[in-house]
Amino acid sequence: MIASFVYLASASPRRKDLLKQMGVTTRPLLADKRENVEQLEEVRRGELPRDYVLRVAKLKLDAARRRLQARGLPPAPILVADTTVALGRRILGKPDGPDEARAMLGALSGRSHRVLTAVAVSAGVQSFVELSVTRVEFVPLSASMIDAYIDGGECFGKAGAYGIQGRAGTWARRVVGSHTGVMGLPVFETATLLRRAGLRI
Ligand SMILES: Cc1cn([C@H]2C[C@H](O)[C@@H](COP(=O)(O)OP(=O)(O)OP(=O)(O)O)O2)c(=O)[nH]c1=O
Repeated sequence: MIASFVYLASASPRRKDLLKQMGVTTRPLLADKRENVEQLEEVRRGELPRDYVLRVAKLKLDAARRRLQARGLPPAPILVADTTVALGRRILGKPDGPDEARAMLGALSGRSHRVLTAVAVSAGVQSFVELSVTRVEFVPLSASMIDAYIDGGECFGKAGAYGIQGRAGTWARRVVGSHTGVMGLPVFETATLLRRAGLRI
C-alpha cells in the first residue's frame, strides 16, 4: 500500500520540522489530557539506556495505535520516537526543573556521552523500529556557562537538558553518528522505516 502521509504521534516540534525537511507530509496524532503519557517514560530499575528507549518507543506506538482506532481516523502509517541521553549506564531524561538541569549539565561537562533515539513506525499490523546511537563529547562547562544556559530556558523539554541545535551546539567538540538523531529524529533511519511502511521518500 502506498501511503501519502504519516501520522506523527509526537509533541516535539523538532520532529515535525525534520519530517517536513525530508518532504514527508504529516498529520498530528497527539495524546489528549486523559492519557498519562509521562507514565510511559518511567525508567525501570537497572534498565539499560538502549533497552529503555526501545521499550518506550514501542509503548508510544501502542498508545498511538489505540488512539487512531478510538478516534476512527483513516488508516496510515504512524511514527513515534524516543530520545534519551546516556552517561555510561545512567539515563538522563528531561529535567524537572533548573536544579536537575544544572546537575545533568554538570555531569556532561568535559565528558563524552551517547544520545539514543529509537524510532518506531507502524504499517497496518506490522511495526518497524530503528535505533540511532550518537556519541557526543562536551568541552568542560563552567558554572556560569551552565547558569546562563539554564536562564535562557533552552534546557527544558530536552533529554540531558540540552539541545545540540541551539547554543549548546557550541559545546559539542565531537559528534560521531547522527546529528538529527541527537535532535530527536535521525533522518536516515527514519527514511528507511517510512519506505518500509510504504511511503515514497
Ligand atoms: C539531546 C537532545 C535532545 N533533544 C530533544 C529531542 C526530544 O524532543 C527530547 C526528548 O524527549 P522525548 O521523550 O524523546 O520526546 P518529547 O517528549 O519531546 O516528544 P514526544 O514524546 O511527544 O514524542 O529532547 C533535542 O532537541 N536536542 C538535543 O540535543
